[in-house]
Amino acid sequence: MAAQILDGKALAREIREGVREDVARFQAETEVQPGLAVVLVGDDPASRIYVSNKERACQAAGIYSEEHKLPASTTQSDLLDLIGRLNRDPRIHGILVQLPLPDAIDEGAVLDAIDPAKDVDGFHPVNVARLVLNQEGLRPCTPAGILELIERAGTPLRGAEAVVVGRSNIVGKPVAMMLLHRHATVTLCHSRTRDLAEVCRRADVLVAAVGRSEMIRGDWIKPGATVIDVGINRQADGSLRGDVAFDEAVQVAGAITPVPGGVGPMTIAMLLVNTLTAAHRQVGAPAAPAGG
Ligand SMILES: Nc1nc(=O)c2c([nH]1)NC[C@@H]1CN(c3ccc(C(=O)N[C@@H](CCC(=O)O)C(=O)O)cc3)C=[N+]21
Ligand SMILES: [Mg+2]
Repeated sequence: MAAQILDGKALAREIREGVREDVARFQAETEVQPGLAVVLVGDDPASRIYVSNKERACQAAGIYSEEHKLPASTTQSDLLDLIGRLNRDPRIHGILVQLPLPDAIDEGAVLDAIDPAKDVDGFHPVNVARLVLNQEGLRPCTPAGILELIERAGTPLRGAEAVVVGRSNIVGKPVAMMLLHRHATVTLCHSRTRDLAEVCRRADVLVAAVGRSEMIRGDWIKPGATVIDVGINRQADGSLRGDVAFDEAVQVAGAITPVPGGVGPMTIAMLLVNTLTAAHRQVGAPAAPAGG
């Protein structure tokens, strides 16, 4: 029997509609419109598409958004100045600096400069620490979207074997931590992992975030497993392929995300959720007591 297809596009649409309603209520109560600033350095065409998708999603949800497009020649100090201004701007509750940045710019220094309260990507070290400690903070969007998809699949995580392939800071590491907090037994694999196919075959939940087209084959998948494909590998003909050989995997898995239409749209939906959450926390914080 073929797997259930986890329709990320449809789930993302539901979540964005919920955000739209919550934004309207928040704005009615506080007279504040949540605002997101997206910073794009250089003119990578793929990045431009994501940025315009984010902007459209904000508009539809009633979130104010502004785009800062800087030339590839932008210096680190100019970028840090812009981040400083956005940190102080009361209209802006969320700041996203599109990655990767040009080689001449130190990515860590830039992420460090973002106010953790406005860090809707969840990449600032303070938010990374809050994730590891399971404290309230802002969670990275793609991992948060993955957890929503797994929940929608009805896959139990408590005691389950979860295998994550790929150890990036933006997907592999944070999603592993989130699965751990849901009481899964987590194995985090990477390019040096021995017998990768064998490790994957143990997985009740398999998250593929390697960036290599169709690397995960059908016979690497445990029958009935939930398979989450984070890959967005652009082919020469312009089409997208996942990290999972979908046609093979769909025959074996219990549930699987397609590419496109799986994780990608969820990333954008969770960005809107994070922007609203950030606005709530910034506006909703009780005033400091006088004389305190
Ligand atoms: N600071 C930062 N935060 C990010 O979240 C971030 C980033 N930098 N740099 C680039 C990656 C990539 N990313 C995607 C978002 C949506 C889709 C998406 O909507 N994908 C559609 C297809 C889009 C298409 O057709 O190209 C889908 O999978 O169905 C894909 C990729 C966010 N990223
Ligand atoms: Mg980099």
